[in-house]
Amino acid sequence: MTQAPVNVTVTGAAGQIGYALLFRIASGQLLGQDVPVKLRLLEIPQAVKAAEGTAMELDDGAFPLLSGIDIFDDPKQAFEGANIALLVGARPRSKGMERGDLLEANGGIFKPQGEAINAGAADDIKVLVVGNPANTNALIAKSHAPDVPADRFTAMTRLDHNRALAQLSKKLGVPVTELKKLAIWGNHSATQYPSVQHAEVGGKAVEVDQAWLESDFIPTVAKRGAAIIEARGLSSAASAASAAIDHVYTWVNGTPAGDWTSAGVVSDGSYGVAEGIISSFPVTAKDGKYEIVQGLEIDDFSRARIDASVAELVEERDTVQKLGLI
Ligand SMILES: NC(=O)C1=CN([C@@H]2O[C@H](COP(=O)(O)OP(=O)(O)OC[C@H]3O[C@@H](n4cnc5c(N)ncnc54)[C@H](O)[C@@H]3O)[C@@H](O)[C@H]2O)C=CC1
Ligand SMILES: O=C([O-])CC(=O)C(=O)O
Repeated sequence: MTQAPVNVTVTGAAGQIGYALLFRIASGQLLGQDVPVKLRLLEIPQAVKAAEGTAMELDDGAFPLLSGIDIFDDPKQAFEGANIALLVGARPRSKGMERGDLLEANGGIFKPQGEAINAGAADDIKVLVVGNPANTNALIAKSHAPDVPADRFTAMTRLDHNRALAQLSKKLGVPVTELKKLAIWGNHSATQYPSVQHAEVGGKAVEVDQAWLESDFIPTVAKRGAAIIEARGLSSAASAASAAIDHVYTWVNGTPAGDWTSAGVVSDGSYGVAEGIISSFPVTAKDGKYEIVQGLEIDDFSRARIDASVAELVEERDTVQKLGLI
């Protein structure tokens, strides 16, 4: 092991996604089997003890690539020197809470975390926001980190992408490895648009009937989070952790030739998506950068779906703007 450890900060470390995620990071699946990692865990004071318990278990894994674990309840310390930041901890929606209340409560988390990233993270910092509402939380964090290039802030829609792959693979009876060029557009919410418009199976265009797309595929993918909560009594955790691993691994190591993935990235106005919001797009990754796939034709059905989800993101942006959070 010659390389210096990569500092990975994980917020919400004592939560259920944290519990699934940390062991996979420690085992080398986030960055690769030759990259040592140092974990910096951030929790709220009441959950620090639980995070210490998870750290004890991480120690007990005797992971060869895990070179240290530090636990903090102060964002400034937790993000000091961070190369990768996984912002998982967020305020869940509680009974009677409106969307605006949730955005406001999360502003209290993602504003100071953005400031802490700005103040102390490493120059090559890459941020993935998982905590919901992920796209707008990422926008809040980014707004408070003016010295960090905007393209370092991303939001997770890889879980939606993986869900779409799984549903299409079942429908067509082919392994997921045969499927290429699926895309998630818009918000990580029920308005998201999982698109098969450019999808390929075994190198040929995917052909599925429109009724199945509209009444089965799209709602199944877009409402999968709620279906998991209904079945499990808890929200998706292992699949969310798995998608976070995929998102960062792809960001660092690139997408394979002839394919793309999906991620929430800062819009540059491509495809008429309001500039500056963090929206999901089909993206490729190369040399440690996610880039929006350019030049795709967008049919009328896709146009309407993309516009609807982007309208929701614009509304969220306007709400946090009014609240003075961005
Ligand atoms: N983008 C996506 O695809 C998905 C996003 N999620 C979201 O991920 C988030 C986490 O989910 P779970 O782990 O299941 O929740 P959880 O409630 O089990 O854990 C959240 C943890 O965050 C901690 N936390 C709260 N405020 C914090 C702060 N200011 N700093 C550091 N830690 C803080 C809590 O103490 C708790 O331990 C939720 O917002 C959930 O909705 C979940 C699944 C998929
Ligand atoms: O739906 C939820 O609350 C959790 C989530 O984001 C998902 O599973 O996609």
